[in-house]
Amino acid sequence: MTRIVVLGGGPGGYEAALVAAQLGAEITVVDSDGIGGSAVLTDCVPSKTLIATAEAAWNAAESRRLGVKVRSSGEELGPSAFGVDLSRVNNRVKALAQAQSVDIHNRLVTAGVRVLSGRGRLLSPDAVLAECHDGSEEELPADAILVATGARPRVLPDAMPDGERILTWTQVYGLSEMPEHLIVVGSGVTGAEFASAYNFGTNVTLVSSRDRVLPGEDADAASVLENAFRRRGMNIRSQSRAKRVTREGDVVHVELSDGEVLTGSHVLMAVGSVPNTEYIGLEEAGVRLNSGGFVEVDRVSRTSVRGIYAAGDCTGVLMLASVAAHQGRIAMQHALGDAVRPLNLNAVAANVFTEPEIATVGVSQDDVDRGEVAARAVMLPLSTNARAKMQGVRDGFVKLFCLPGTGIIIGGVVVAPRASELIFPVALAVDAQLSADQIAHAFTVYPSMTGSIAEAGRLLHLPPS
Ligand SMILES: Cc1cc2nc3c(=O)[nH]c(=O)nc-3n(C[C@H](O)[C@H](O)[C@H](O)COP(=O)(O)OP(=O)(O)OC[C@H]3O[C@@H](n4cnc5c(N)ncnc54)[C@H](O)[C@@H]3O)c2cc1C
Ligand SMILES: NC(=O)c1ccc[n+]([C@@H]2O[C@H](COP(=O)([O-])OP(=O)(O)OC[C@H]3O[C@@H](n4cnc5c(N)ncnc54)[C@H](O)[C@@H]3O)[C@@H](O)[C@H]2O)c1
Repeated sequence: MTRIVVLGGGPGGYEAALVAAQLGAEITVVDSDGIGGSAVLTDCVPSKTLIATAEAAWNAAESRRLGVKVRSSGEELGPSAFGVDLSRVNNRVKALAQAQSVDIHNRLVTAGVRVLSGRGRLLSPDAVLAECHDGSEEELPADAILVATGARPRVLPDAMPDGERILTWTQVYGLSEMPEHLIVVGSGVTGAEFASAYNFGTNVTLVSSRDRVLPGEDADAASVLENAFRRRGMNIRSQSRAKRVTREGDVVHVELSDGEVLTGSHVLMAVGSVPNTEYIGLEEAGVRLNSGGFVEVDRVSRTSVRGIYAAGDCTGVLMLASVAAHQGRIAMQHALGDAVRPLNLNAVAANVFTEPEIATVGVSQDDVDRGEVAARAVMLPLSTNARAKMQGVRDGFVKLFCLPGTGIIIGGVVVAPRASELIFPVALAVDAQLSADQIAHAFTVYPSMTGSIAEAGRLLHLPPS
C-alpha cells in the first residue's frame, strides 16, 4: 500500500487525504492547529459567518425602502433602529467554526485517514517526524509527502498586534463589543471584507495604499463597491500607507507615510500573508522556495523534489480554499497514478464577500486592456433588471468576455447581492467552453438576476456577415 503523509489539515491537506483514502493509500495527516486549518478556524469560515450577520443587519435596515414597518408603533425602521450584539455574534462564529472542524475530522476518520495532532517536519524526502501535542514523537516513512501548511497574517514590525486593540483578522473574534471606530489597514480582499462587515453600527476608516480599493479586482467592480462604502459613511483613505501603529490606553494611532495620524478605538491589520514554510525541513530536503518563501510547484502540485508535493497557501498560487483543495486532490491523483487534469487557473471562480459581492471567473478586464487577450466584452448594469428593481438592489452589473471570432465565453464579472451564486453559469460556460449564443439560448426564470447574464449573452451575438 502506498504510504502518504500530509503536513497540514486545511482544505489543501484534508481534501487530498480524502482522495488518497478513496484511491486506496495508507494516509496520515499531521496537523498542528485543528483540522479544517485556518480556512475553517480563523479565516474563511469565521469571516463569512460574521458577514452573514452583517448582511442580515443591512437587509433589515434597508427593509423600510421596501415598505417594512414596526407593526405595533407603525414606525419605519431606519438603520439606527438596529444594533449588533457582537459577543453573541462572535460566540456563534467560534462555535460554528469548531463544529465544522469536528465534522471534517470525523469525515477523515470515517474514510480511514489517520490524524495526528501536532507539528510535522520533513526528516528527508521520504520521512516525516510528527511532534505530537501529547508530547510523543513518531517517525512516519512516506512514499509521497504533501506539504499543505498554509499561511499566516503578515505582521509589520511597527504595528505589532496586541490582540485587544491592534488586531490581525484571526483575533477579531475575541471582541465582545462593537468597536467605536475601526481603522482597517489594507484594502485587499481581506481588508475590504472586514471593512464591509463592520460598516454597520461602527465608524470604519479604510486605509488603502493604492488609488482604489481592491487593486487586484475588476476596476468597474471596485468603483461600484467604493461608492457603496462611501454612501454608507465609510471613510476611505486612498494612496495612504500605514507606517506605524501605536496604542495609548483605549485609543490607537495609525501614522500614515505622509505624516498624518488617524485615531480610532481599534485597528485591524490586513496587509497580506506569509507562508508557513520555515523550520519544517523543506530547504534541507532540497525543495525550492521562491523569494517570498512560497513553495514552487507545477500544475500537478509537484515541487522540485520527486515525491514531495505542495498545495494551498504555502505555494502562493491564487490563495483560495477552493484552489488549495484542487491542488491537494491533483497531487494525490498524480502520486497514486490516477487520471489527472492539471490545474487551470483560467477557470477559477472567486468571490469578494462585500456588500455588494464581487464574483469573477476567467480572464479579467485588465488582461483585455493590456492586450494579453483579445476579447469582446459587454457590461450590463443591474439597474435594468426587473428582479433587481423589485428587490431594491441599487448597485451592480454583469460583465461577460468572449473570444472575438467564436463567441466562446472566456470570463465574466458579477457585482450583486449573492454574486457568489450568480457566477456559476458563467463559470460553467468558461469551463465547458460554451458560446455567448448558448448562454443566451438557455431559459432563465422571469424575473431573475440571471436574466441579465442571458441578456449579456444576447448582446454579444454577432449578426450574420
Ligand atoms: C480573512 C480570510 C478570508 C478568506 N475567505 C475565503 C473565502 O471566502 N473563500 C476562499 O476560497 N478562500 C478564502 N480565504 C483563503 C483561504 O482561507 C485559504 O486559501 C485556505 O485556508 C488555504 O488552505 P490551506 O490548506 O493551504 O491552508 P490552511 O487553511 O492555512 O491550513 C493549513 C494548516 O496547516 C497547519 N500547519 C502549519 N504548519 C504545520 C506543520 N509544520 N505541521 C502540521 N500542521 C501545520 C496550520 O496550522 C493549518 O491548520 C480567506 C483568507 C482569509 C485570510
Ligand atoms: N473571499 C475570499 O475568497 C478571500 C477573502 C480574503 C482573502 N482571500 C485571499 O487571500 C489572499 C490574501 O488577501 P489579502 O487581502 O489578505 O492580502 P493582499 O496581499 O491581497 O492585500 C493586502 C493589501 O494591503 C496593502 N498594504 C500592505 N502594507 C500596507 C500598509 N502599510 N498600509 C496600507 N496598506 C498596506 C497591500 O498593498 C495590499 O493591497 C488573496 O489571494 C485573497 O484572494 C480570499
